Amino acid sequence: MMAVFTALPRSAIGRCVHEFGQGGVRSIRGTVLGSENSNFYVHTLERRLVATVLEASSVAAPSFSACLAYALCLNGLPTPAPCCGTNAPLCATVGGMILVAGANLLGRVAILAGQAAASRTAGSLAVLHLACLGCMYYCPHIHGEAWVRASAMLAAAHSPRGSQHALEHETSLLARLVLSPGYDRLPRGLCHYDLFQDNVSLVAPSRTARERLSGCFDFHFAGCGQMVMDTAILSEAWRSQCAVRERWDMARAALHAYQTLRPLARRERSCIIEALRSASIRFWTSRLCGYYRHRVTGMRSLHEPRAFRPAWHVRIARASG
Ligand SMILES: Nc1ncnc2c1ncn2[C@@H]1O[C@H](COP(=O)(O)OP(=O)(O)OP(=O)(O)O)[C@@H](O)[C@H]1O
Ligand SMILES: N[C@@H](CCO)C(=O)O
Repeated sequence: MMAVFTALPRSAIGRCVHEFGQGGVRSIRGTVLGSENSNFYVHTLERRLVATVLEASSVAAPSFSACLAYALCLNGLPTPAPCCGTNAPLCATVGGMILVAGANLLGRVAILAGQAAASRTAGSLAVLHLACLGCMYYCPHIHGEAWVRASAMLAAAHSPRGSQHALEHETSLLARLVLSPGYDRLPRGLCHYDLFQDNVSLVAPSRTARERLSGCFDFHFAGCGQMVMDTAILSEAWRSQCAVRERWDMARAALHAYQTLRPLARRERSCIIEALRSASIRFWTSRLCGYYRHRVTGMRSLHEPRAFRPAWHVRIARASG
């Protein structure tokens, strides 16, 4: 099973990796996880890398995310610095698409990880926010309110009759928050906007030792915006993955760990419930879109939309076959 949309020939990936000065390729294998881009484990004579072919058409966002990952790595966040080429720093082009590569992090992705991992990840998010507070560079949040509304319309076009109103209703809650007085005055900064379990890696230094965070990655949705929304995205993503009785503890652990480093401002605390609900809507619409898109492309590694479905019933059509 592979999560690869663009099956590049080994020679093409090898050429890019060579351009990055990483030595000859020993093996290439597509990753199992991933829903937006095509990722490959590339082992060269010198290093173990992950190469990502960015499926997005815009050039600005990929180069922003690569620069951000690079800057964060320099600022002490555990994130793999992208490899640099001589002619095209931080990325290479292959078949008209952009390819970035970085170190293959040790350990495993944090799927089914517990509260300790959620806390460490939330701490890293706080470090990210603090490191980027003074950043003057502006890159819009591509999965913001406008994207959620557009995606909800797309998902509604595919979803079973009767679900459209549900989608419209939920996305209008996000619009209401964004348009509410005071939203613009919430503290802003650079945000990851997708720090869920699949984008974090954990490693145990020895068999008996506790796992620690070996790194965070996937800055492809990163952009500028209200930091409380980013915090809510993290909290909601981790909360949704655990058993119902543990959900509240998971969210509380994540928010507590975040606030140990960056306490939320009064304004942020007063809209946290709306922010959490909006985060849930963001994931729900992105997963619904991914679900319908991947049914067409036949991709088998799908994110489950139902984890973020609102409490009332919206039927999601089962993939045929
Ligand atoms: N630097 C890395 N080290 C180890 N594994 C990685 C690394 N980068 C990516 N991966 C693996 O590839 C998978 C997909 O990567 P990534 O999350 O960047 O893809 P994506 O297509 O943007 O997916 P999504 O939006 O669903 O997170 C990860 O879940 C992880 O298993
Ligand atoms: N990481 C997102 C996919 C892109 O928005 C999700 O889990 O739904």
